[in-house]
Amino acid sequence: MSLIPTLAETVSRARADLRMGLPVMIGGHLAAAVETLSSARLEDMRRLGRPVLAITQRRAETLKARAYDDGLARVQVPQDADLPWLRALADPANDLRTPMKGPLFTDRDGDPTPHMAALALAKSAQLLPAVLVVPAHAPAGLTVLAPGQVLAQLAGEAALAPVAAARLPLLSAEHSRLHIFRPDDGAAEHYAIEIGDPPRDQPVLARLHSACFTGDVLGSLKCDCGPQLHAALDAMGQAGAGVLLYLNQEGRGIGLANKMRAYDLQNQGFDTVEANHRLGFEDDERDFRIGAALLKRMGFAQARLMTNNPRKVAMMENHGIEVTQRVPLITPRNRFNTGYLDTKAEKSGHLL
Ligand SMILES: Nc1nc2c(ncn2[C@@H]2O[C@H](COP(=O)(O)OP(=O)(O)OP(=O)(O)O)[C@@H](O)[C@H]2O)c(=O)[nH]1
Ligand SMILES: [Zn+2]
Repeated sequence: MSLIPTLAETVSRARADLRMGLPVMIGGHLAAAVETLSSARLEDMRRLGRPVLAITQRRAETLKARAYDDGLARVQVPQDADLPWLRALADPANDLRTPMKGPLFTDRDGDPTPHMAALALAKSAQLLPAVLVVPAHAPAGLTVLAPGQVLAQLAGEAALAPVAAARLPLLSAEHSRLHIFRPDDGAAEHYAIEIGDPPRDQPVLARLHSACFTGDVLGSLKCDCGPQLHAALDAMGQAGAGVLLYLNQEGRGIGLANKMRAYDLQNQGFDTVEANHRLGFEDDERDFRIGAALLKRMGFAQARLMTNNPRKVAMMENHGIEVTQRVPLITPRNRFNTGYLDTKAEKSGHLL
């Protein structure tokens, strides 16, 4: 029956539910993102069973909570814990001002897969990875999923379909086209800027650019994204051909709201990697398979990739695009971005 939602559609719906503050049912458990949970819903969930707060191992390390499962800690929620208590565990903004939240006790027994699936879903919704989980029967109207299904769907690769394309003269190159691609999993669209008419049977000068609202649009001095974007387009314009993929993976995949949380932590003295970890994220949550898939979709098999990030080269090679050359993309330093660039070189292996 084609009118019944597919797994991809149900997961997409669940993502939207969490963002709105609505719990979803995962493997016989109610799961609600702490970031969007209301106190009324917290009370109702608490009445149904024993609540556990699922956080990532990264966040657990900062909170000194034991993580017994791979990448996950299941924190026991005390009887008197209220919404501010949950929020303080979810959000590191006030960690330094109010360091003592514990002692925190964590679960070791029982099946952790509903909690793992709930965290993966919160991350994919670009919410803080902190989810209240309560064993319960499904109240009517909530989205219902099996944990294995959620994990498999989120680990899978979305199919990207071309939606629209048009000629778009640019300052860097008058002969350019903008292509829009839409994934079939309800996630963000991605763009390809095709400069000139790059021959499909030769290595294309290519750049995988991850969205950076602050750098690309506002001209932020904290990172190198804006200058890199324009340097790449200029180089393609000068070469007469190239493809810049503009991937909507703001903040290395954590979303703009979380990136601003990370910036706030950076203002408290943490570097870009530490800030991501304190929020409960990995250093880099991007899915680089999308870049390879888009280039293949556009008919390319080989690229001269403009990047300083060896991981991008490796990911392209592992997903069917041969990188015949890595073209460095070095942009000027200033007093606001120099620490960020040093951290990228020291901790993320960038060749700067
Ligand atoms: N989480 C987080 N994301 C950031 C920070 N600064 C910049 N970003 C994001 O980092 C991404 C930068 O991506 P890219 O420039 O494509 O990638 P890169 O890994 O630096 O590699 P190359 O530029 O290709 O060498 C963008 O999505 C930015 O929004 C930060 O401090 N924290
Ligand atoms: Zn940036």
